[in-house]
Amino acid sequence: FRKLFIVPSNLAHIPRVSILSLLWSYISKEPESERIQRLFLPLANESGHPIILVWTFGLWIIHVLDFKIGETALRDRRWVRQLPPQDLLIWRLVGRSNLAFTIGETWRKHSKAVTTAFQGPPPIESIVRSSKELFTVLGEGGTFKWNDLTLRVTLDILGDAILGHQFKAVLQPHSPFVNGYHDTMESFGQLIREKEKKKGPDVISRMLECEDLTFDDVLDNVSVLFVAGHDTAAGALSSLIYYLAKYPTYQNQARDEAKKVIQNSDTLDQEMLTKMPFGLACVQETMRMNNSSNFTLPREADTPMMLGKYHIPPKTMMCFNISGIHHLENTWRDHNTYNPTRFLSPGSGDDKSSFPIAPFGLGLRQCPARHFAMWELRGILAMLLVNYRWRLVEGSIHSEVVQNGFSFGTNLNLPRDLDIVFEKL
Ligand code: HEM
Repeated sequence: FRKLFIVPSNLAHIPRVSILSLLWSYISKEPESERIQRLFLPLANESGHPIILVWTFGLWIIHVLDFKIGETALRDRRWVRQLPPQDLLIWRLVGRSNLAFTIGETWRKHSKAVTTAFQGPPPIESIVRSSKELFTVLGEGGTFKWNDLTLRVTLDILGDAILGHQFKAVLQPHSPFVNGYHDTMESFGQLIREKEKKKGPDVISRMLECEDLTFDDVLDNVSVLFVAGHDTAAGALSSLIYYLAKYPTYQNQARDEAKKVIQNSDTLDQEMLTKMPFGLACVQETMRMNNSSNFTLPREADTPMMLGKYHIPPKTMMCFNISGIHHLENTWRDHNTYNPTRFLSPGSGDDKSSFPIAPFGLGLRQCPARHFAMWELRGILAMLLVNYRWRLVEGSIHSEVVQNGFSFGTNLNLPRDLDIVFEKL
């Protein structure tokens, strides 16, 4: 038992977070993002060590808090992604033959198919349709549990864009589909069978055209896209609307920009979105402040490796700490202040940003749906801006800083109990 807490001698040269502090943090259910701010960042900032060792329930994991070192490592094929243990429930949910939970040649096959499938046009039609359904619920305005609504809107957009199927989670939150995952898996299978007969402009139809994938491969990938893409997008949308509720000046600035571009509050297209750099900056700053994913899944190498100035023995777990990197004091001025204008310097904008942010990871296993997710966030924001004004409810638990739920094991930042007051324009 004592062994669980003893640092392996070949890792003892790496600065480490105190085990006692970590134990207390886990026992008191401190959200991951707060643990990073309170325990990881001081070590990285004060001692200037961007590579730190973290005890995680008996496992020693190296967290990289340096953008360049992390980027180089994530592009290096010798660092191989670790798969979750075989007996986890997640295997039953997503199957074993998909992009997220394979490595090597099998992963390359899935990656090619999924990346190609995501190369279609942005899901603007789904965004507009889902936004309008959301507005039916918001009506003339009132107080709404926004973190719940974001789960429903993002599920609808995923369903529409990935499967070409409208779940209507916003309008019918208690439909059988939304309630049970066994039903869900069955529904996926049926929908894909129908898709084989009648293809549409959705991601799955494009995947079905890929000869390398079997029916089961496609089914597993659909499940993984829902698992990987639902909470992450919903968390980002919750945080985005939260920050603009907390900072009305930025909300008004974003609205002025959106109103100049969108003449009719019912319509939206890709070109309009590209004319809203401030809206994009708000999304980027939201992801810097409270990214849905705190860090990447761990990687391991079979051979000795270097991370910055440190020798890393083979079979050591390493992850890229996204939230840590997004808050480093020597990179970000006033790192705890929400300030979208920092992303407005020349050269920033669609894919030209030279800022060291990596909300979707980096390198070989970077999120394949990153453009999809960005259009989704920018699109819903634009639609909301020209139709509603919003603020935090009086006495909100989020009035000082965003409060994420405890998410040990899922590594996600999902604002909890986020009540927002909407007012129709
Ligand atoms: C704001 C929203 C999102 C964020 C912040 C996000 C973040 C990430 C990150 C950080 C990774 C890399 C994990 C690693 O390197 O270990 C990743 C991978 C992945 N994401 Fe996303 N994601 C988002 C939305 C989505 C959506 C909407 C989908 C699907 C429709 C999706 C599907 C995936 C998949 C399948 C992978 C695994 C790729 C692989 O292993 O090769 N994500 N995402």
